[in-house]
This record gives sequence, C-alpha cells and structure tokens, in this order.
Amino acid sequence: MLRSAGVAADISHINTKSEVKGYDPTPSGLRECLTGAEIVLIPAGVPRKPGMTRDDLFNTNASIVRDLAKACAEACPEANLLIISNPVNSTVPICAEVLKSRGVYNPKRLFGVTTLDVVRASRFVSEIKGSDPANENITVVGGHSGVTIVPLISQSGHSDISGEKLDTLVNRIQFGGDEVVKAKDGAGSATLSMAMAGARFAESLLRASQGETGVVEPTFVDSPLYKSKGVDFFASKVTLGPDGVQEIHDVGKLTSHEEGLLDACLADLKKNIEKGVKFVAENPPK
Ligand SMILES: NC(=O)C1=CN([C@@H]2O[C@H](COP(=O)(O)OP(=O)(O)OC[C@H]3O[C@@H](n4cnc5c(N)ncnc54)[C@H](O)[C@@H]3O)[C@@H](O)[C@H]2O)C=CC1
Ligand SMILES: O=C([O-])CC(=O)C(=O)O
Repeated sequence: MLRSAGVAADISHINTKSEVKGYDPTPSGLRECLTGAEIVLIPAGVPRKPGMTRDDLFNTNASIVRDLAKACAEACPEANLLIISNPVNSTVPICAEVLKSRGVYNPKRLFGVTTLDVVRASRFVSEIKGSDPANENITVVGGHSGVTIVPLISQSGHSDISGEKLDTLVNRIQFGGDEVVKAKDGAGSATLSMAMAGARFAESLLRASQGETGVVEPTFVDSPLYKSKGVDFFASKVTLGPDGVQEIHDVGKLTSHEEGLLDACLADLKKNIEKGVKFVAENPPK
C-alpha cells in the first residue's frame, strides 16, 4: 500500500525538485520511480484559472499526460493508471492511445478519477436534506466536465428534490469545480478535495486487489455502454477486482429529465474523446 502511494508522491516530489533545482525528471528519474509501480496517480499539469473550462487546459496538459503515459508504458506497463489531470474526458483517451501505440493497453487498468463528482454530489444533497454526506450515495455518470457530469438524483431516494430545486442542484454538481476555481481566484482548483478523491479511489483499488469483494467506485473507463453511439469512454459505477475493472454497471433507470442530461453529456463527451485520440495521432509520443 505504501509503495503505491509512494509512487504518486515521488512523481510530485521529482517535479517539485525539477522546478526548484532544475532537476530533470525524465527519463531516468521518472523511470526509477515508476518501475514496479502497481498504482500510478497522474495529477500532473496545470490547473485552471477563473473563466477557463477544463478543455482550455488541453493544450498544456495533453502533451504532459501523453509523455507520462509513455513513461508508464515503458516502466510499469501492468500498473493501474489513475488519471486526474484535466480535461479527464480527453486525457484518459490520450493515455489509452499511447498505451495502444506501445502494445500494452489493458482497458481494465486505466481509470479517469471522477470520484470528486460523487463526493460533491453527496455534500450538496446533504445540505438540502440536513443529512450526513457520508450517508448519501449519489450516482454520477458520464464524464468529468460541465454538462458531461450527470447526477442521477432519482436513484438516490430523494424523489422530493424536483423542479427548480433539482435544476439548481444538478447545475451545482456539474459546475462545482468552477465554484472552487472562482473562489481560489487564480490560485488553482480543488487540490485538496482532489487529493482526497484520488486517495479514496486508490484505496478502493488496493482493497479490491487484495481480494475484498463488492468494492464499487464511479470511474471514467473504456466502457461498452455507449460505444454504439461513438462514445468509447464513460463514467459509471464500476466493481473493482484484483485485475482492475471487474464489472461496469449500466446507468439504471432514468427519468426523462435525466435522459435529456445524458443526451447532452454524450454529445460533448464524444467530441472530448475524439479530441484526445486525434491529438495522439497527430502528435505521437517520441
Ligand atoms: N480529476 C479531478 O477530480 C481533479 C483534477 N484536477 C486537475 O489536476 C491537475 C493538477 O492540479 P493541481 O494539483 O491543483 O495543480 P498543481 O499546479 O498544484 O500541481 C501540478 C503538478 O504537476 C506537475 N507538472 C507540471 N508540469 C509537468 C510536466 N511537464 N511533467 C510532469 N509533471 C508536471 C507540477 O510539478 C505539479 O507538481 C490539473 O489538471 C487539475 O485540473 C484538479 C482537481 C480535481
Ligand atoms: O474544476 C477543476 O478545474 C478541477 C476539477 O476537475 C474539479 O475540481 O472537479
């Protein structure tokens, strides 16, 4: 367990040294810290500033994630890769394309970390209901950006949240990240809650890898659910197992309102995924 956590810490550490002392993290330093890793969290890149969308980070973060994916393909091809760097809807497909180009793509071991969306959803619902967020279990599917974030409140047992109240809640969940970016006013985005979400996901993966059954987390993975609509990656509840993805759950029963949210999600998600795939085709890792 410590080793996996250490790998993530080491990447940040190397990069911090890089900024402070001009230490070059690639390729040998990076290779050294990645070799033998079982879980690698990738939160590298720039966070957004007020007024930016996550997609506005694409130009900077796409090549950073591509190069780290290449390093992982070479140094730890069997590791579970947990992608936090935004835009997650595009950086996960970028990783997949790089791993494919190196012949080591295992769709069961590549995850976009969307845990924060359910953490936020639980918090916002608990504020409305006066409940403990730890006891709220809100399903959020789709992607990790704006309208691609689709909370399924009808499945949460709170059918009394409806109308304008529901619209406000959904919008707050979809744009909760923007709220933080605005509040931090140029100092970055939700770094600490991202760390908590990443740690929760990594912990779940570790528990599953050690044989615990019934470990379910929401995550953005290579998914069969909407491939027929040209959407190759999708976040839904996933049962984790010793080999990574064990079972991808479908979205369940939706209200007509949620169907509408899902349609909007799929349209954007398709474009975000295609953008990532095209980037690697046009800018392959060296
Ligand atoms: N998936 C999620 O739920 C969330 C994702 N994020 C995303 O995580 C990313 C990082 O956000 P923060 O940690 O707040 O930013 P930060 O600026 O605090 O940390 C970014 C790290 O990336 C490293 N880095 C920069 N360029 C690099 C390169 N070329 N190669 C390797 N490492 C490099 C930096 O050294 C630094 O350690 C952003 O893209 C942000 O949007 C943030 C919050 C939640
Ligand atoms: O909003 C951002 O830029 C960071 C992020 O992904 C989140 O907080 O969910």
